[in-house]
Amino acid sequence: MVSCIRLEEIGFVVPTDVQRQALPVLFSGRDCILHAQTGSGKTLAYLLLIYSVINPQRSAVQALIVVPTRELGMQVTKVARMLAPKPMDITVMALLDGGMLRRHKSWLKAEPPTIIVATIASLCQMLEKHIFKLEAMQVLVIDEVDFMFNSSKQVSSLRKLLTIYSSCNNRQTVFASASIPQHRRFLHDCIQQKWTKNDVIHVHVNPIEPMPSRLQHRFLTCSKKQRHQTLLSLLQTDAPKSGIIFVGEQSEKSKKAGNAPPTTLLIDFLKTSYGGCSDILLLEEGMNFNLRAASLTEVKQGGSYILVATDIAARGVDLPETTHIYNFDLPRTAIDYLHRAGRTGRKPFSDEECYVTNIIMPEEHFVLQRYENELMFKCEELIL
Ligand SMILES: Nc1ncnc2c1ncn2[C@@H]1O[C@H](COP(=O)(O)OP(=O)(O)OP(=O)(O)O)[C@@H](O)[C@H]1O
Repeated sequence: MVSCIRLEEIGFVVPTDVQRQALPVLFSGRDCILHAQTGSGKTLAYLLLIYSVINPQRSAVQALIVVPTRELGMQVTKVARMLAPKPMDITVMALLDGGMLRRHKSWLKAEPPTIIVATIASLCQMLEKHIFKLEAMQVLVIDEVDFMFNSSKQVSSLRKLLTIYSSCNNRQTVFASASIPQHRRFLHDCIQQKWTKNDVIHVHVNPIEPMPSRLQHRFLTCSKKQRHQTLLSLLQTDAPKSGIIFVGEQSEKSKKAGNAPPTTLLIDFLKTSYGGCSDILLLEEGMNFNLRAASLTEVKQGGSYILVATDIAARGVDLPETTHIYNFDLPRTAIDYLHRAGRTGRKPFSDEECYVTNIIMPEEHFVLQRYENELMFKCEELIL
């Protein structure tokens, strides 16, 4: 058990609701499904569990955190390293897609880290080659669990990790997300499939309010042709210090036709027409990993930014200064709406107002209404 975690030193003085409710369950050793709003502090809850069980004297992988994207992995690694009590020898390795796996391989063989934060593909590559084993693993966390189980690319590796590379009887398993659709069914599957032990607990914080209540949702209607101009007028009116503009993925048809991606078109438009003082940056799948990292670093350092992003930035990414979210394209599902909206309102004890604004075409009204019903929020019409 590691004592002297540097909580107060890094600004964590009062526990959030999810931390208050989950920590007694986690510390009792029970498997747990952590189900709480975006920005509610689930990361710290599972990291505190990890630091409470690992033995710094032991040289073995004792905790594994699996995340869906490199960006989320880098963020979790940073918080895990910040929490580590200084004189102790606790190492946290980030084993993420786009990383230097060859270097990690030598490191893993020479001196196994105490905690690994991994994306599933990179992790399985190492496990399949027997580079390291999970026999000393005490805690396994799957973050954004619903996303991982929904992704056809990740699900078979995830199942292997949960049942073949390790057994639920020899570890404490924690699943975390702000959205677990059909959670009763999921709980049943966890037990049936032996992803968790039978006495797994579902910690569901604030079930009647899936999104933070201080988010203000708004919409503007315009034709497809007017969308760039509408967004520009909106930005000029809001003058956000820090905001994220979500843009849909480019369709295969548009790619084949050789068109520029909608993100690029939008960035080019804003750079020439928007006079706000913020940096305008891009984050999307097509970029190489170094450029993606550079964008996020710039965003974090600058404090004043407009980030144009695809859904890659919608899950888990923590940019607490973000006060405005713009859905330039409506997300495909209500769950995607919840996670995009959740990139703002991420200061647990603040009552600063945060805005989620949807630019929709007349025929999309009913889609937005469906999201409103499903996620129980009210979207006000905005007239510029
Ligand atoms: N006890 C606390 N006191 C102050 N700030 C906190 C506390 N716990 C967490 N935070 C901060 O709240 C923010 C959101 O936390 P975190 O990233 O863990 O959210 P989350 O619940 O994982 O959200 P998501 O579902 O979107 O991934 C972070 O900036 C984190 O530093």
